[in-house]
Amino acid sequence: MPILLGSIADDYTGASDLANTLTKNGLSTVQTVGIPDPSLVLPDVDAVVVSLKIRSVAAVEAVAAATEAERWLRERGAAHVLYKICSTFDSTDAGNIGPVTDALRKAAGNDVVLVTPAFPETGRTVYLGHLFVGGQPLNESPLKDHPLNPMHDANLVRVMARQSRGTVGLVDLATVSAGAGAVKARLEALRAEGATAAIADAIFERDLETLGQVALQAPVSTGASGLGLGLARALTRSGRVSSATAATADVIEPVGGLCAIVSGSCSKATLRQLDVAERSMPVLRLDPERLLAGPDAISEAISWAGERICSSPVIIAASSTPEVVSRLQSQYGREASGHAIEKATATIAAELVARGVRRLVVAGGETSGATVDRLGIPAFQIGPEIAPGVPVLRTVGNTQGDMLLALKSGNFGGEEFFMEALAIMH
Ligand SMILES: Nc1ncnc2c1ncn2[C@@H]1O[C@H](COP(=O)(O)OP(=O)(O)OP(=O)(O)O)[C@@H](O)[C@H]1O
Ligand SMILES: O=C(O)[C@@H](O)C(=O)CO
Repeated sequence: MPILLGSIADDYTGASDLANTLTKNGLSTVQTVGIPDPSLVLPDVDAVVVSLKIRSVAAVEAVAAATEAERWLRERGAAHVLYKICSTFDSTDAGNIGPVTDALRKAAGNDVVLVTPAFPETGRTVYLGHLFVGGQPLNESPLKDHPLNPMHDANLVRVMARQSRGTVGLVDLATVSAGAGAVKARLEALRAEGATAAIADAIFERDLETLGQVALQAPVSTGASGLGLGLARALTRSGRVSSATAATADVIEPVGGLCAIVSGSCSKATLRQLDVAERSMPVLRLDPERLLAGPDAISEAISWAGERICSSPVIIAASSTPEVVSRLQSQYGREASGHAIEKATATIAAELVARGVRRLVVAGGETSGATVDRLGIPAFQIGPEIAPGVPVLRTVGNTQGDMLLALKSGNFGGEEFFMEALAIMH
């Protein structure tokens, strides 16, 4: 069966967030890790989300990987491809949202690409091209201290223009509120002016329904789960959705084994969730300096977990406050320290799986990417939602046997997230 909607996600937590939104809005969906090996048997689905780890790599690398994924999705029938970016527009002036959007646009016929990171369910709204995170403009939100891509400008027309080769326009809220016809007319006008991409305002889900309806008529769009919601609802309304979504109860059928949480997320929400979880389960706070110094800290973490994990789920966290992160980065460099810590947390997770962990929660997009790659998991089925944007995932084609995972975006989930995840992944 040809797929109706294809998506390329720039990180793995973002991919599961989108897959969750598509599933909730009526599309049967599978999340693959990279382009699947031809030998992998995927279920018949309406939508495929290809997870890549290209948010923080060099732009040329991101463009090459996304272009290959786009080709794979088109060959399987996807008439529309959504480039799934973070709802907080995580990127730098070097990319990768602009360069990847430019490349996908070129591959699909040079139409104006509609772009919006709005995701009202998690408090991300866009007004006059400015992104708000909860009540704060992006540049005043905790994203200003992000370890890899600190966001210092809330004006996305400007942010996107700095990283794109083309001209970026705006579809404002008044136009979106006037409906699909008005949005199409605005895109026509922008095309005539030579624009290559357009940031679209959206505050409410109805705005995203309008944008999804318009985007679906074009080959490519760029956005977060909110745009996914709009596209899924437009497809469902079109009557083209044929397959039934899998019962989420089947997806979370028990897998047994031990249970652990690994965190490399330094986001404000994760730091709070760790503090709250520490009241009810053992938490090992890794010393980032020692992680960078050599393997001793990793072996100590594994034996610490080994002494406790048979009687309780454990948490192992590299997560630190912005002050500690910036001290470490100024000493070792931003990318080098980030990647070294990702490698360490992924090694710890893999060692725990080798010792019998079958239910694993990972906090942080980059951290999740490194961990899932290290475990060699090829794909996921989507289960019930733990918190907005975070579903339970069941592995497909995993050589270690079936596992349940939750990949939590740094800023997602309430204070009790870790306990809520463990309760569902029993
Ligand atoms: N103590 C630390 N000091 C410096 N860097 C750290 C520390 N702990 C973790 N890191 C690095 O910070 C980065 C955190 O990024 P990650 O994407 O995993 O989390 P996040 O930004 O909170 O999540 P998301 O991208 O989903 O919002 C990773 O590269 C991780 O290795
Ligand atoms: O859109 C979001 O905020 C998340 O899915 C994400 O991509 C964070 O890594």
